[in-house]
Amino acid sequence: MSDTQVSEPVTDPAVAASAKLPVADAQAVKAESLRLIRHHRGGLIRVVLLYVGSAAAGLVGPFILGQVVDAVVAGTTSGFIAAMSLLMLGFLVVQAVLRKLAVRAGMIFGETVFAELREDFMAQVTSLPLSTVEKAGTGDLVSRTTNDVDSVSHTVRFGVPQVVVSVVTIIITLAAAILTSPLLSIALLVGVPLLYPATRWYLKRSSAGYKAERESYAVVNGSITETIEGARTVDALGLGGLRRNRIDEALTGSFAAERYTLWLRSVLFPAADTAFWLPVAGVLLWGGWLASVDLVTPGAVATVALFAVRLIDPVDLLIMWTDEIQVGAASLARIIGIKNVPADRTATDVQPSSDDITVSGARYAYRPGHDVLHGVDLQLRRGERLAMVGPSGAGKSTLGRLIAGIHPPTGGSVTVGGVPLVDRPLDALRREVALVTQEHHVFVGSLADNIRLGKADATSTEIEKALDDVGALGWARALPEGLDTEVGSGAYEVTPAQAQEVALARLVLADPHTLVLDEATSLIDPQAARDLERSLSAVLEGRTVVAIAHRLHTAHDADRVAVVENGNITELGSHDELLALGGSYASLWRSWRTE
Ligand SMILES: Nc1ncnc2c1ncn2[C@@H]1O[C@H](COP(=O)(O)OP(=O)(O)OP(=O)(O)O)[C@@H](O)[C@H]1O
Repeated sequence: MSDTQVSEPVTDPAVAASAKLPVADAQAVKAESLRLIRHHRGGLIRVVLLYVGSAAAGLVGPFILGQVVDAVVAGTTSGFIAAMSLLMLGFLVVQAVLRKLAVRAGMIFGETVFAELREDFMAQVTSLPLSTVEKAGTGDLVSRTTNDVDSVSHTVRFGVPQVVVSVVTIIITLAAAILTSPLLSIALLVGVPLLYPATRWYLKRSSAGYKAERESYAVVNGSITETIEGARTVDALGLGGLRRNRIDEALTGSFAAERYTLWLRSVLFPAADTAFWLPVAGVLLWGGWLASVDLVTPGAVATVALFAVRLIDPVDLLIMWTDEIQVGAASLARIIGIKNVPADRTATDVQPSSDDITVSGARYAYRPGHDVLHGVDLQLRRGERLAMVGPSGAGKSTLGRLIAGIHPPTGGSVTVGGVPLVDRPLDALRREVALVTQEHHVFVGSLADNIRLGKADATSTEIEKALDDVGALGWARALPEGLDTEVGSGAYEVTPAQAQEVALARLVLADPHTLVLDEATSLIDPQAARDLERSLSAVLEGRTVVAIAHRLHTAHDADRVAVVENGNITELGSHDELLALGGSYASLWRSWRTE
């Protein structure tokens, strides 16, 4: 046990840290733990029975030793002592075999429970609403999927079996001591007045302390990953000092949180260490006196004193694991807290009657009470190209995300063939409408696997055709291992333009009837933009397209133009119609032409 002494920190970091994603409360953690235990009851019973057998076999040693002491006091033969020694040896072997089986069963139990927990967690994380993931930032989620999962894994794999073995050993040892001599066993309790309040004091504070510790790791993770992800911006704007300060602040918070829990341990551990040896001394003193007045035999004193020594390890393990289990429980609260994120949609199996997308009375608020769309109506015509124009912050991207089914509207509806987009199962929805942004992530894996994300069962011929459609087959084949080349972070780095073509090839495979383009070509150089536009027009062919236009020539070429102002569509018609109307679009167009 650690005996590091530190002074009480000034602030309780439990109050200082806060999580963005929900954290489950103690009751939910208890309910989830009980559910897991019930679900894996068979495995747990096997572990307990094997440990009971092993602990019982281990107690025979001190009992026989007591018998030998009494026999020696009464006068015995060396044959008796040899027989008893052989018997003890036999039970030691039984104990070792049962213990090995118990450890194995415990490991299997831990791995099975943890596998279920991890699978559930991954399923929940991957189906979190996109808006929640965007709001929460990467740090918290990354910390939950790494630190917290590691900590729960450690607790479930090692902690639960250790707690089981400790509890079983303590109960059986106490029972055996009472059977040997109830009067003598009273001395086993002398450590309790010290151990009980110290443990209680500790447990009252440790849960919040460990929770804050975990949360502070999330803050550290967040500040570091943000700095790495934005390294170019940090460098370009000379934000190094600011970022260093932010990381320093996060580390200071984490240091305070760790210092707090260390302080808790530094109070508990010395108290516990003292409390362990008190019963041994108590049994010897109390037993010595009882034996001197013939109330117990010297053999019984020897047996119970040995039992008192045998209690030290399991009680120590139990306290140590109570400590670790607090850490595990804090992590489990953060893992199952993900379940408390309300779903932003419930899929139904109602089939759309057509490919027509209708927006009626759609409202949207990122924060309750602050609508950024105020009852938008729009009927998309099949196969048309509609350009959305308007001032910055007017709500074009938000409307685009509603039309792509990314966000459910907070009022009104957005439907495909009469069915709300958000009622469609996600995999079906992505074959109907897709959002194309300038963010094109290339995942670690082969190029072919990256394209296959658009359609899981695509054949190699389909993948090659998709690449060919977007004009990317040439460079893809020229890669060191062709389409099997590993790409993504740490592997072959494709250029931003190639990454966009990969994204477009995915779209070709997914084959949605409607596309929402948001700033798809604005960040790359003009030559690359022209190449991409060629690829894009192949992808757009035959589909309904909503383009959020930043350059007015997109609007000029579109079938219809929607002018978005202050969260509403204020003008809707062809380029010529809107020019003739002489409203906002006409003045935008005139000012753009004269620039
Ligand atoms: N994730 C978000 N959280 C909170 N508010 C947001 C978020 N995204 C956008 N907004 C707000 O919603 C409003 C509409 O933004 P939106 O991005 O839809 O406008 P836009 O017309 O696409 O602008 P731009 O052309 O600059 O992209 C703005 O006031 C913006 O500040």
